[in-house]
Amino acid sequence: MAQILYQRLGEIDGIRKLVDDVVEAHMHNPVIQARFLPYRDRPEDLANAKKHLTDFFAAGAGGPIDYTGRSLLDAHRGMNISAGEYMAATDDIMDQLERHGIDEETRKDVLVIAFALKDEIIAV
Ligand code: HEM
Repeated sequence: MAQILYQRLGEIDGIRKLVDDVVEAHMHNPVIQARFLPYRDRPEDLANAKKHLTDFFAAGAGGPIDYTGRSLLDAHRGMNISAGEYMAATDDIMDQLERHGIDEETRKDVLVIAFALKDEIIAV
């Protein structure tokens, strides 16, 4: 039987490693690094945001995980994120999926999900 997305992403350990590398990539991405670099000085907030990101992706991918973070709308409200910033963040996600050896069909599945969430993130 085909594996569900959660399994194809390497379950909770694989998703946690992906989130670590995606956040690191955001900190090096000139388009969005200003949003993320301040978290280097707030390790507790960074750990908390990473845990929420991991649980969000794990739950959204069908894993047996409860997401206890804010709604996407509440998390990004007032940040005034542009379409270009959203694209930059999505590029980082796609790059890291490839680097982690995630197959193309799975990468496309994640892209479709990310696209479906854009109205809860851009200019909210
Ligand atoms: C597909 C795109 C995205 C997804 C799925 C996503 C998802 C999330 C999630 C689940 C959280 C955690 C919420 C919480 O801790 O309660 C979060 C936090 C955050 N996101 Fe996003 N996000 C996306 C795009 C972006 C973009 C484009 C930016 C800025 C350029 C951004 C900036 C942030 C920041 C700064 C936080 C931390 C907020 C805080 O705890 O103070 N996100 N995001």
